[in-house]
Amino acid sequence: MNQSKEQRILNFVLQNAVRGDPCSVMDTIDKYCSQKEWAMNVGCEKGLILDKTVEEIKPSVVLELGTYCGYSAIRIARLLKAGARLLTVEFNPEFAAIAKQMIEFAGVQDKVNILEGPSEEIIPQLKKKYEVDTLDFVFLDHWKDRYSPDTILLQECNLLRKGSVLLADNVICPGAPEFLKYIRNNPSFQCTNYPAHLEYMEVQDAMEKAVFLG
Ligand SMILES: Nc1ncnc2c1ncn2[C@@H]1O[C@H](/C=C/CNC(=O)c2cc([N+](=O)[O-])cc(O)c2O)[C@@H](O)[C@H]1O
Ligand SMILES: [Mg+2]
Repeated sequence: MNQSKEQRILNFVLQNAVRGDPCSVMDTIDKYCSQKEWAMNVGCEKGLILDKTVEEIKPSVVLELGTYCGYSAIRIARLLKAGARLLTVEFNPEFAAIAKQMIEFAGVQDKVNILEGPSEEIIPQLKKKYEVDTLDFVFLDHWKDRYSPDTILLQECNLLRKGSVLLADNVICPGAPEFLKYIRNNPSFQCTNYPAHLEYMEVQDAMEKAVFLG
């Protein structure tokens, strides 16, 4: 049975990156995906926007929706302070297994907990099963039509507090029009748009930051 693209990306990292070095893993994934096979990692340009957001917030508890191969989980986890943790949600078992190996190779596994299952099931479990009080930062990068229902669900589950920050990838390409309409018309959120390029492409994309006002 021939390998999946995600397995090929992992193999390229295992053979070419430096074990225990998160930046080396990120750079190696970016190299493979820009030169050999495109893949939907947030990439280095939008990754810098993600980095700056994490460094600004200095979050203790982070939720990521859509782990995929673990690129952004590694990107976020490498910046987390001692004791801070990232919960990342992925419902595709093959991708979760790839991401687990990628995160372990990068050496950030102590800060990351991969929660396997659909976000709509996991989010309501965060308080009781995963001992979350409120979330300091949420990175949305899963199916784009899930962004607004999951943002509503986060509020219904009382997981956001005054100052909680959401950062959504791909609000231009592939686009998340329903999410933008929802979040920009909601007085409980203060929104900022960050234009960028789609990962590894000369195509316009953008990230949207939304601060919950309580
Ligand atoms: N409800 C849910 N619960 C848990 N995991 C879920 C989920 N919905 C999706 N996922 C997982 O999140 C990832 C999907 C990402 C969609 N991104 C994309 O479709 C995407 C596409 C392009 N693109 O086409 O240019 C560029 C990008 O940066 C993109 O993020 C996959 O790993 C998928 O298994
Ligand atoms: Mg994305």
